[in-house]
Amino acid sequence: MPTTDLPTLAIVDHRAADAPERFCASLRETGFAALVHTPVEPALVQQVCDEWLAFFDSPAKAAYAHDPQRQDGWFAPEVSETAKGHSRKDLKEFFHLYPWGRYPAEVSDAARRYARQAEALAASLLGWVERHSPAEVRAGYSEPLPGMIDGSDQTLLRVLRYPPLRGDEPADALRAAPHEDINLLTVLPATSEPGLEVLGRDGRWITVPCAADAPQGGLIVINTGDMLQEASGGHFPSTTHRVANPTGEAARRSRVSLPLFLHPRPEVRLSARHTAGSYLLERLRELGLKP
Ligand SMILES: O=C(O)CCC(=O)C(=O)O
Ligand SMILES: [Fe+2]
Repeated sequence: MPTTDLPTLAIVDHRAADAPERFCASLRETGFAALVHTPVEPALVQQVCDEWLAFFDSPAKAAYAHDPQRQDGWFAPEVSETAKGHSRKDLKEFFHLYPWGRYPAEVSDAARRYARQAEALAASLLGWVERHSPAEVRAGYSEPLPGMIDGSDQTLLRVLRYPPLRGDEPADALRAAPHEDINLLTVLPATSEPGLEVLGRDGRWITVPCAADAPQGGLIVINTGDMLQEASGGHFPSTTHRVANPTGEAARRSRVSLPLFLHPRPEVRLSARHTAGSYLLERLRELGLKP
């Protein structure tokens, strides 16, 4: 059952013969899709969440303060993002894991293994998107979509922790203010705490299913980022989403989430105006994450 009475997204079984078609239709319609029974192991996702929650609760994280140039490491709540067009910082802290970047000694290699599984899934889903792009859209891709990430070292796993609310947060501060993702596709396993919402075409917020909505299948949410929107000339829209603040009992709990942002090699041409590298730089500056 959906957790609120807002509309929700259809859940697509990754193993079904018509999954590629239904997945791409959902991306096209809402910018989001929800998949169950993917090769990403639910137990591994849970292990990563548990280990990293303990890490965020420990003082050890301070040794990994983020590097503004390289963008890896721990982003404390005080330096966390301010969404484009907003003035309040989000109520979150996070750790950026790149294949070449710092990795805390305090956790196991589970997050690395999860990142590999999520990246493999994303690569195969890009193949679905390529095959379900109309010929005129496909003709605009500078190379086949799965090729754009071949050999890329830009793909990023963000381990995110939204702390319990203390009650003294600024009234207009959200766990994650409305924003669009920068990359091609985002892989986001649904975890136990709800809150993720996507803006529908009619201006209403749509509840993205959370783990409780698909207890068996290891629900994975996928969304389109701005780079795929740019490369497809808007055929696949990158839609606005946010993480709403919980109320009641849930406000006392942390929420951990593990978005993997699939990025092309920097020199890949997305459109006449942008390579992946030039696009990323522009966006990181807007987010206040890069000088
Ligand atoms: O935590 C979530 O569910 C969403 C996170 C998100 O949208 C982001 O980090 O870009
Ligand atoms: Fe996002």
